Amino acid sequence: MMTTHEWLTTQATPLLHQIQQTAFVTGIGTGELTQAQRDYYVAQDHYYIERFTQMWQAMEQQLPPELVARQPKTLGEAGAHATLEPSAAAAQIKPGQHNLDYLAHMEALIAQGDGLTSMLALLPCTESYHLVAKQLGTRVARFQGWIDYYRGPEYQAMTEWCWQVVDHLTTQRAITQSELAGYLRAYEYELLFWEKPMH
Ligand SMILES: Cc1ncc(CO)c(N)n1
Repeated sequence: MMTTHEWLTTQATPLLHQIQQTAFVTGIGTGELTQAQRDYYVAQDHYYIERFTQMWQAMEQQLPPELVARQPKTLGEAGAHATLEPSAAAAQIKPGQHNLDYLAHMEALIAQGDGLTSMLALLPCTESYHLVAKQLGTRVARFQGWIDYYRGPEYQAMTEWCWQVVDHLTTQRAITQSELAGYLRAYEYELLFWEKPMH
């Protein structure tokens, strides 16, 4: 039988495939990304991660402490950004509307105060990066450090912890239609996040 998180992933598969085919993601694999594209992405993601970290902490408050206690540690994503070799120009780039909209989407769901709702809002972030990096695999590309961070054991353990939380909480109650919609909407924002640096 399929676990809940496996079922969720099947719902997101078309969007995940689109993400994997974006020019930015394939460019990480081939090493072909311009300085301007990498600067734009890193600037957006730097801003994103700062606000995401706050949301993550809010979500932890909503989860059973025994689940939170099992959460593995990760190194943080600054190292992954550094391997994309941003220039000083990145510091001048303002957060884009797609980025602000994505963050507002997650913040609105977290404000509802339910741990499962919140985890489903944040899951596309964690899970999609791991699945993207796993698919890129070992290319010994210029940006291999980025790939290795998100496919590596620590980030994988974090992703698996998220899946365990979803599978555990859904033994208590089913995922609602609006939670599924919130999860898929976050995936759409993930896709947009990859498309924007190429425009
Ligand atoms: C937009 C975005 N989604 C997911 C991750 C993974 O943490 C990230 N760094 N940025």
